[in-house]
Amino acid sequence: MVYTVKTYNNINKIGLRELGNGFQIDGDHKENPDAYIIRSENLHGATLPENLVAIARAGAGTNNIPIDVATDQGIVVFNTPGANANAVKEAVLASTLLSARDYIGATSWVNTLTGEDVPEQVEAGKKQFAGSEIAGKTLGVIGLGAIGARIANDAVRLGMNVIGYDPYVSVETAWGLNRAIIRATEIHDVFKNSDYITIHVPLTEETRNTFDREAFDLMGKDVTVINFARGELVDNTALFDAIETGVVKRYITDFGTEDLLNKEKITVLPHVGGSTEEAELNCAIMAGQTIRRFMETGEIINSVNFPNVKQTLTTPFRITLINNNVPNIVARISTRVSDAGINISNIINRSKNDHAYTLLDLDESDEQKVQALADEFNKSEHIVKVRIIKK
Ligand SMILES: NC(=O)C1=CN([C@@H]2O[C@H](COP(=O)(O)OP(=O)(O)OC[C@H]3O[C@@H](n4cnc5c(N)ncnc54)[C@H](O)[C@@H]3O)[C@@H](O)[C@H]2O)C=CC1
Ligand SMILES: O=C(O)CCC(=O)C(=O)O
Repeated sequence: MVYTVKTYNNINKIGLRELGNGFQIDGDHKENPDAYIIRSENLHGATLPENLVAIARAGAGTNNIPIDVATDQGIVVFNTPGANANAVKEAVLASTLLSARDYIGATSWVNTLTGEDVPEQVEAGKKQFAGSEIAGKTLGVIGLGAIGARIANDAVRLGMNVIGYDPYVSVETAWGLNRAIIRATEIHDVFKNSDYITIHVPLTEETRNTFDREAFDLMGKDVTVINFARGELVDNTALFDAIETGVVKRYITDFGTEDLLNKEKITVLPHVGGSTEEAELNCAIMAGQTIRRFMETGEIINSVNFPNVKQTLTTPFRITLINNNVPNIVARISTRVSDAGINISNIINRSKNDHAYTLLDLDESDEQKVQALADEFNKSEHIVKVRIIKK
């Protein structure tokens, strides 16, 4: 069995080798593949093809994928948690230092100088670029996931006071946080007490416009706001007023929109936080491994719309179902299998919200019988997607 994958946005080729020989990448089937591996391509409004069963986001943010549409079509969406976190951490630490010291302005100024007395001009003019140090200043970190936790820990090592806010922080991450990090129970505490604020949350309806007029009103003066998460987390109109009134000293973002460009106190980068060789390789490796595992075994790891399901395949065939999460569905599925005269060796059913994923390991080596059962499932109410996996 050869599976087909369509890639978008320059996925690292070495990482894609993780798919192995059982996959055809961007070949003849690319209009109707089994899986996508993508980065920032916007899939909202796009038709998701009939055969598509999986989308792997080689990266963290999945707001470019219509998760609800994919879920309703029985498509499992994955991401690669933490695979590009170190790259973003380094970009944010660099941004913090860039705001503390006007290195960009300073090098631009030096390049305007001419004449044999450049060294003298440098010494005379350098006072305009005296900055401040980050040690002893307070960094607020909103979102203590893979990126935020790394930044918070490193900022402590650089001598900063750190306040972290994340009402949903995972137990694993919480264990790894430096004990010097103050945990804010209200986001307001971050706005009120920070010299630098960096945000690392997914874009959701809850997080959209986290930096709104109310947030800026709570801040002191000369605060640096760093946004390598998503542009829509900041209300730009409120930001411009906060810059005007001296509340925000500098806004550094990875997400450009026309209104942000060519403004003295705004630094815009072209969405390069995760663009390092290492991060692109890590993301492609993890995406490749995830897709391979899902296609070849049906196991789900790191999905954003379905629960994790791990079970070694020991029987000749496995049927995987994506079904609506309705009462009695497991009993109805089991009855259909026994009506087909097939024994279930193992069944797993895990739900998330309105949908569930079911693994049926079948004690049956007759492929035609298994195919007939899958055809029955395909016709059944509440069954959205059916796959047969052969050991
Ligand atoms: N600029 C770039 O190239 C990149 C940008 N990103 C963006 O950064 C975001 C975060 O990435 P990771 O840290 O890897 O994700 P993650 O999933 O490891 O961490 C996100 C954290 O945000 C927390 N969170 C969720 N809602 C929150 C809320 N309302 N208030 C406070 N915390 C909340 C979660 O509990 C979690 O700990 C991604 O969703 C993506 O949008 C990620 C990688 C690269
Ligand atoms: O793929 C990229 O370069 C963007 C990374 C990103 O924004 C993410 O991982 O959420």
